[in-house]
Amino acid sequence: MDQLLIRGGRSLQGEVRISGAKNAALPQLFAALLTAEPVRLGNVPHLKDTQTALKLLRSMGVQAQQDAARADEVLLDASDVANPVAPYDLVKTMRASILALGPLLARFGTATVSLPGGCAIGSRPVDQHIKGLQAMGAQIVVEHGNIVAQAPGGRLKGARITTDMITVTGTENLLMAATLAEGETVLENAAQEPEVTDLAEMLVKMGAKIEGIGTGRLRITGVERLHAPTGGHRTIPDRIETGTFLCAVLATGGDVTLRDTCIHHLDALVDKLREAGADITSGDDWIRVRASARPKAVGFRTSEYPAFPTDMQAQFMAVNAVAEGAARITETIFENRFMHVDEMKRLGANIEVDGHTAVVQGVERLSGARVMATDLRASASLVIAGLVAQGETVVDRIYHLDRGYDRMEVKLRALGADIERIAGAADRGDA
Ligand SMILES: CC(=O)N[C@H]1[C@@H](OP(=O)(O)OP(=O)(O)OC[C@H]2O[C@@H](n3ccc(=O)[nH]c3=O)[C@H](O)[C@@H]2O)O[C@H](CO)[C@@H](O)[C@@H]1O
Ligand SMILES: C=C(OP(=O)(O)O)C(=O)O
Repeated sequence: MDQLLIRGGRSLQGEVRISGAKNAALPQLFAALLTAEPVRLGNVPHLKDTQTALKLLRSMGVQAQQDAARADEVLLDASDVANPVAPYDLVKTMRASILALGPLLARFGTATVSLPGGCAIGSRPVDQHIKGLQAMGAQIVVEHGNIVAQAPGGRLKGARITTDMITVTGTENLLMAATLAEGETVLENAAQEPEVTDLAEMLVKMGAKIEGIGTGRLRITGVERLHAPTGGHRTIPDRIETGTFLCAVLATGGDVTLRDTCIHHLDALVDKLREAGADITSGDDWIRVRASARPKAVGFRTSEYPAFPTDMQAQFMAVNAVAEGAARITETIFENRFMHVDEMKRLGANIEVDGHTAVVQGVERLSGARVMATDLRASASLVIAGLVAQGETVVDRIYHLDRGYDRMEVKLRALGADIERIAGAADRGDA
């Protein structure tokens, strides 16, 4: 398993290009299942997760090609899907495989998708996806670990659906399903994350009829068929990769310009970064962050968009770990998203967890150690902590990081960090 070796203590300087958003590209790749016409997607990030999605789509019979010259462009042809099945071996490596369920059922009237299990950040059920599709007439049984779904007569029916909580992939699955259903669907309590909006905009380019995009109520009038997105579609920049680099600069100090990104998707985070002492300026597609002093500790509470994203909680905790003062962090989205705390403590952080709240007392310095990544954003937070720690930090199990960051160590090295990947090193183990 690969590891990252970081020698901390350097500030970050220069420019970095932000990749397309993982959480927007994944539903968009699965949206290609909704049409028999070839779909061209641009700004698709190079990630383990996007490769897994392509592997899954190919296993169903989708022709998926990556442009050799423009590697972030993908062409998907779902005109001949012989096997509408998402098997466990792929679903277990990527929960977002559940996004195949809505499109398959809507277009083919049948789908078998392995039930994702729990994961490091909590139990993460998909009951709302299932309940919503049942409201649209689907007959669903869970057997042998699979969600087996059929639409009677081959077509879903529009329905009014109010999910019990706001769910991002749940909204995306039901939105995709509704585009081809008979009649009108209203999704109440819909997620308003920029990735949901980007998916909706792509679906509109494919001929879907959707009102209320960007709001908590989506009204979809089903159509008989969808076509390729007119003019293609380009995935929005990754706001979480952007936020991760912003936190890294605030923690290490420095002056970095992030290119091909969008500050407007990050208002809640940027307010907190400024409160912590970052000097942030921006233009249409760039953000510049300068930090010269030790950050000030800043408390926050994660919540649905547009509030502070849970996917930035761990990285901002790394900033607080070396900040002046103390801060309270409350995680409201996932039941178990503090797995990075014990690893940060190995680096010398002073953090106490009580239920869904962590109190971080900033320390003047962290000291490098061997730590283990437990999930995607936990990995990113340990990289940030390693960049400020004195001496060497080794982050084990970075396959989690590779799921959602495009060559993070290459991008950090270009900014002056002393960081390298050690291929195939022995694992620290679970003991
Ligand atoms: C691929 C993708 O886009 N992943 C993002 C998506 O995950 P994902 O879509 O899985 O997260 P959800 O928005 O669905 O989860 C929100 C909460 O609802 C619960 N829930 C959700 C669905 C359901 O059927 N039943 C249920 O109980 C979850 O356990 C969680 O506590 O949104 C999360 C919250 O912003 C982000 O952290 C993930 O990065
Ligand atoms: C939790 C995340 O992703 P996923 O839903 O794919 O596990 C994430 O991107 O931080």
